[in-house]
Amino acid sequence: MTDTYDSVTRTPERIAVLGGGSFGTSLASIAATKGARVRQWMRDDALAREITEQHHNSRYLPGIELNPTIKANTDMAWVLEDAELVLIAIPSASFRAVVRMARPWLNEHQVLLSTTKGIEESTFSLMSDIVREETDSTHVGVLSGPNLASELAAGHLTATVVASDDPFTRASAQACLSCDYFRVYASNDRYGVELGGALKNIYAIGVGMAAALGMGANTKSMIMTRALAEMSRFAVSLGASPLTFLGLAGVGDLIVTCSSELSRNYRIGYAVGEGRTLDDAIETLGQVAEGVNTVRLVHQRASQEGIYMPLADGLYRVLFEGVSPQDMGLTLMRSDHSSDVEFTLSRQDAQRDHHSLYETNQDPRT
Ligand SMILES: NC(=O)c1ccc[n+]([C@@H]2O[C@H](COP(=O)([O-])OP(=O)(O)OC[C@H]3O[C@@H](n4cnc5c(N)ncnc54)[C@H](O)[C@@H]3O)[C@@H](O)[C@H]2O)c1
Ligand SMILES: O=P(O)(O)OC[C@H](O)CO
Repeated sequence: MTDTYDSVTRTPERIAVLGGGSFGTSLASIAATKGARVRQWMRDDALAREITEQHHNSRYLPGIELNPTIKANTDMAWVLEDAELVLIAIPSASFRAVVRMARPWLNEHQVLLSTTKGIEESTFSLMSDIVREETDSTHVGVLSGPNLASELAAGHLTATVVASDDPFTRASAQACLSCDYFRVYASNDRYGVELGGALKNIYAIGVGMAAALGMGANTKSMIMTRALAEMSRFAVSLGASPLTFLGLAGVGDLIVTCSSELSRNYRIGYAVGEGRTLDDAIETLGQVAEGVNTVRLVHQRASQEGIYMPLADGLYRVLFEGVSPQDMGLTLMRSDHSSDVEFTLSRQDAQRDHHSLYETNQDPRT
């Protein structure tokens, strides 16, 4: 990838964020701290006033002090007025509806970035596909990586990936959001980056279940490692690059989501592992856990395409067919071993793969 950070001549100055939840608010605060005019759209007027006047989002980011210049509002036209870059942080179930609502005030020059890690139920579309279908923008991208919203809002050091086939989109997003605690890498594998963000949620549910059953670090490591093989197998068969899964939006996001009790998907899995019903776990969480829907959609798609996904299939059976997590764990461990080969690379293959990995993942700024 030759187009780099330097191809943007200036940082976008007017940013709109659609969504009043934890991630949209975290990103709004970063962009505002970098000096941009930031307007944030949400449905809840009381929350909008709290963000604008008290600089808190007590429902979704309790205890976090937000940048005081963010202006939140329920008026979509006002939020999108003159916006150069629009961050869309709306759960996948409502994503298309909100993009349609925004459409009258969007134009082909704006950069439109999805930050949502899910798949549309009725179409199996990824969010950037929806943006492309519903708008005229030629600058469409996605942002995904190990980015727990509350840690990001607290300024803990992390990184993310902005992926687009359009160099202007990548560079604009890097310029808009890169700061001392948030490093933004560029990729042209939009599909892989977006699928990585959606797929890792499935396995965080599985690791949460294992934790609730008292399993330790060996078990979690096994699930995460096989999950990586499984999710990249699925994504590659749909056209993504396998190398993306060795980066921040693949293994990076998988690790954080499977390791942290801050993850909503992990918490859903933990609750089910403790013996609670899925409905009860979702209601108690009170926030979106995209993995629940994603596991259903991926199970269905993998069956149609004949893609081997034992972990996702097992999780589907636990969440939707009443199989207990304990029984599923045993079933997976007792399944046929004859095809359990990890890697059989020649030395030449390994050298070629290592070379192509580091060429592809090269940070364009170094
Ligand atoms: N929270 C994180 O740590 C995090 C990190 C990276 C990516 N994401 C992704 O970001 C997306 C949004 O997640 P979040 O964490 O901000 O969710 P959240 O549960 O914190 O908030 C969701 C927000 O979306 C709003 N919303 C839902 N339906 C809506 C509709 N029809 N119209 C308008 N607003 C609507 C809710 O009112 C709420 O403000 C998810 O796909 C998630 O996977 C989340
Ligand atoms: O809280 P989760 O499980 O939706 O995960 C949050 C982020 O995707 C972590 O990068």
